[in-house]
Amino acid sequence: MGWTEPKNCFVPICEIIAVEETEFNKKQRNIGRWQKMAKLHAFTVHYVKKARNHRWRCSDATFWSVDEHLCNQWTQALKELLEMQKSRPKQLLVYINPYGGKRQGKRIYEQKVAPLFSLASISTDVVITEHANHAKDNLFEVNIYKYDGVVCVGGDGMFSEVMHGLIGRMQKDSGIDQNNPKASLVQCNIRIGIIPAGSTDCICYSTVGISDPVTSALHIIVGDCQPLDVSSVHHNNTFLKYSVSLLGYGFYGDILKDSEKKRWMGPMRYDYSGFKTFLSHHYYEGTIAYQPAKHTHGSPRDQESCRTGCYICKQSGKQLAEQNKERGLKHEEGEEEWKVIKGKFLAINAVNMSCACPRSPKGLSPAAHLADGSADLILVRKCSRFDFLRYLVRHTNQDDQFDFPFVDVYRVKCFQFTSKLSEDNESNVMDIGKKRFGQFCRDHPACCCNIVNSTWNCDGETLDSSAIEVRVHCQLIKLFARGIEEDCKDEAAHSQSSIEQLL
Ligand SMILES: CCCCCCCCCCCCC/C=C/[C@@H](O)[C@H](CO)NC(=O)CCCCCCCCCCCCCCC
Ligand SMILES: Nc1ncnc2c1ncn2[C@@H]1O[C@H](COP(=O)(O)OP(=O)(O)OP(=O)(O)O)[C@@H](O)[C@H]1O
Ligand SMILES: [Ca+2]
Repeated sequence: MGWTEPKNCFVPICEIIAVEETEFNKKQRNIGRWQKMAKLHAFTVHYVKKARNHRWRCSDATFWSVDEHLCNQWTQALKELLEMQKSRPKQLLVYINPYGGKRQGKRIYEQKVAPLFSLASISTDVVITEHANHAKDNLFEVNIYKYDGVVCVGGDGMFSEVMHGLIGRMQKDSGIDQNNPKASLVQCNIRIGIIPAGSTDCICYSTVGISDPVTSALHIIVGDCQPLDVSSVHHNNTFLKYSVSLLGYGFYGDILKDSEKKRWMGPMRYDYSGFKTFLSHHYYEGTIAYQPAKHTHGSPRDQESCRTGCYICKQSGKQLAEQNKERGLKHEEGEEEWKVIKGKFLAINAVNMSCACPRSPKGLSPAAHLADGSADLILVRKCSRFDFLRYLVRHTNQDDQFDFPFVDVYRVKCFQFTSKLSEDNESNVMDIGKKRFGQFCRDHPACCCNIVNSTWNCDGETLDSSAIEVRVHCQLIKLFARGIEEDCKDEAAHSQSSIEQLL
């Protein structure tokens, strides 16, 4: 038996995309005397080829022989091995936001993703959304249990819709009241796939290591599974939203509020609003109370990051399984101590994952874990514009962004926030004059004092309430991903030799 390029290649079965009988293309390779002797039979193996920076591509090798029976035996055996890969999806529900990011969602899906799904014999039901919340509402109506996964083509906002639809549907079907902030939520085992076509694509980048539609499609095809922590956000016993990436008050809340008016600018709107918000330099007064995450061994100041097969996340997974087994013995949150911090903050950020994205490849909290049941709470206190700029710049280089006297970071399992304004409101000290003054300050770009509230940015959507109660639910959902893979030695060697060539 012979084969086409590559000459030597090791491919694990789990990274084979498909095997198909092929017509041997004589132009493919000069096969010399074989060609003259007999008719050739061939089959092609399509497989995942790992390129640099966590990018995956579909490659293929064609094997040929004069022996038809031998060819059939190989094809059959490989197909049987693929059938045994039980974690691979067979039927997917796909939602495409045609207006996310640079409005390329539909084209990306049709040209790059659909052909791969069809090669891997995955059948799909595709819905092109017609309005915001279309996907979320639809997930309450369809028979979700017939699908092996739900795929969203769009940005973080589109992912958020699908996640709300799936988690909400699971709780509804299990009779769990989402308005109860202490409720033990039911895990969602229907995996979510993200085909990135948005403006930030932070969830995709932080779970795969790159925002690339083909890479994500291949992770879906091979049936990867990455559990993910989800935070629930409540106000006065009313459910507001779930969050998986950033819950940000102050800087990121203000950027989002301003950027929503500039949607027509596309992804650029964040840079424009970011610059504007940086210049406005508003700080906000409030109180944060949190419970430290004592169950997990990691710290936000760790040098190691969460990677494929992460030990810390695995340990949290085991603890969760034990807790679920012995629900009655679970220690109550109320028994543990609350830490309280009052202050004036430029930004309050709670992240369930690193929040790495192309703008900041290491993210807001580089050592945060995808599935450890905790969030990193980052408090940036009032400081000069120059210091705040130094802090921001460190998100883009190798320096430690937590190594500033005005920045604190804690690993937490729940927290509450109340702004000074709502505290005052509750004690009825706010009068009309103060309200007017608030308006005046907001309209005055040179004034940094703050009588008005900021808004919470919850995974790219604004929340209506500034006073919130947040709780991390360990591994509530699952993605078609495997976390970020360690850089393989070959890649390192490759870049080394490229550098040597340059020198
Ligand atoms: C000097 C350069 C400093 C650059 C600092 C870059 C830090 C970037 C950190 C990005 C963190 C993204 C977190 C992800 C949040 C998502 O759930 C959410 C939904 O997609 N996205 C946003 O809210 C969208 C958030 C978009 C944030 C954009 C921030 C741009 C800041 C620009 C500041 C300019 C200062 C220039 C001073 C001369
Ligand atoms: N057909 C539609 N028309 C208008 N809005 C939609 C439609 N489909 C979905 N949406 C809404 O658009 C919002 C933004 O979409 P998406 O997240 O895909 O892109 P983005 O905002 O550019 O990216 P990112 O969230 O990464 O910043 C989502 O919150 C979603 O609810
Ligand atoms: Ca986490």
